[in-house]
Amino acid sequence: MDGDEFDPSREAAVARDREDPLAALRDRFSLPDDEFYMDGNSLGPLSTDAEESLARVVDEWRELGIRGWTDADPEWFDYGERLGARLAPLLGADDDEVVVTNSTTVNIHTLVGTFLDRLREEGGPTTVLANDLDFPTDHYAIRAQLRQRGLDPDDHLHLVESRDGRTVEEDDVVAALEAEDVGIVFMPSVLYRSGQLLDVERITEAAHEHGAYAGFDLAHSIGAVDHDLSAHGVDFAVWCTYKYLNAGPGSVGGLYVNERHFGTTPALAGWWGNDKETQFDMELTYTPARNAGAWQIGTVHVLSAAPLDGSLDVFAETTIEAVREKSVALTDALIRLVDERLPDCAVGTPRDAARRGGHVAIEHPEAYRVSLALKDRGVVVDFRQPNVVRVCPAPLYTSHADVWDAVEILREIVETEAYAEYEPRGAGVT
Ligand SMILES: Cc1ncc(COP(=O)(O)O)c(C=O)c1O
Ligand SMILES: Nc1c(O)cccc1C(=O)C[C@H](N)C(=O)O
Repeated sequence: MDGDEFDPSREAAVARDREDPLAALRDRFSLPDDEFYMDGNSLGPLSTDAEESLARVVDEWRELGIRGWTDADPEWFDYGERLGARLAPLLGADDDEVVVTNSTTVNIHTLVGTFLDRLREEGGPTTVLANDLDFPTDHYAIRAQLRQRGLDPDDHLHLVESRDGRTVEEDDVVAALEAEDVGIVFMPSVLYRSGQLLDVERITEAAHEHGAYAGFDLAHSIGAVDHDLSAHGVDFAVWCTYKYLNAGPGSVGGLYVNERHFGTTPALAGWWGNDKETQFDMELTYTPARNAGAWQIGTVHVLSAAPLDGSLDVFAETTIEAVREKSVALTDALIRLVDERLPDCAVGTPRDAARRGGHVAIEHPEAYRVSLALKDRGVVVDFRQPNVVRVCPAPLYTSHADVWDAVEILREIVETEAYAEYEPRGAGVT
């Protein structure tokens, strides 16, 4: 955040909204008038486009039955590949390098497994480099894939350690690559708690310089950050579609595989990853598709993919660059307002916009009870251990005035200690 003048007034926020080219897109979302929905980094809201797309598939199911696979509009059979092609521009990828399929966790399983198998074939090091601030499911999947190959996860999963408990230094990733034989670097593009955005290009370049594959979990960046996966030479990536892509709870996951790896046999095989031309020949011989579609496993999740088809119509009205520009402006304003008006809170997210995704980690000793008080006052956020309130001003449906008002509500809670009315966090509470 450079030292340029920032007017912290609400009038200035309203003026920024008048200049917002994305402002009209808010009307596509079902958002209660008395709420500030700032939890899109966990689950994005319903759009009329997503609702209509889901309703269309239900109608096709009713009217076409089995014929929907080939006669629905669009046909269900290649839904995964078609939606992958629609997502490609958000990722800087070629159409056939992207497919929507499985879930984030399953996609980590199959892709880490695939590249562990490749490393074994190549006689490479079967060590995976991750970090100690990762989202748990990533480690559960990587450790399982190592165990299934008879590799002790405690020996083969190495972690770059955070220096501050909030962020990971790319220098430390590079140092780990220099210090040990690594086969796969698997990192989040954006850290789920602090919202730090890692330098995907630099990490990929360093991985390749040391003979390692580079994979990324884009759960917290796709739909909010403009990626350039193919140009940066990323080997593979995974994501969910229920956050900034607003495809709904449990919606279908997605994955990217760089075209130089087409023809590699996926670790988790299934008939939906078979070459589409011969899939219904019902041969017992598995012939993987020669594109990212090969990493599909079972039948495409039509009902959980349909909302994504609609949601991407909203993205089609703008560009990911414009979405990113507004996201940065909103998180920048949020951080400045917290700095200005909330002396008792800390910001755990990097102030440098180039190192920040779409949400901000606001730290307070009573963060859990503060998050409850915020939600009771219509500011929908979430809490993450140990002391973080995550606030996500998602650019498609959040205004600068929303950010200003939400900070004002937070200020009142913190200054009056209104959070004290709430029970402390019990065990197992999300
Ligand atoms: C970085 C990251 N990976 C994966 C997941 C979840 O994986 P799945 O979509 O398989 O539940 C999350 C949370 O939604 C996450 O933050
Ligand atoms: N991904 C989630 C889900 O499927 C259900 C409920 C909550 C969530 C989450 O917010 C987890 C998310 N990855 C996180 O950043 O904490």
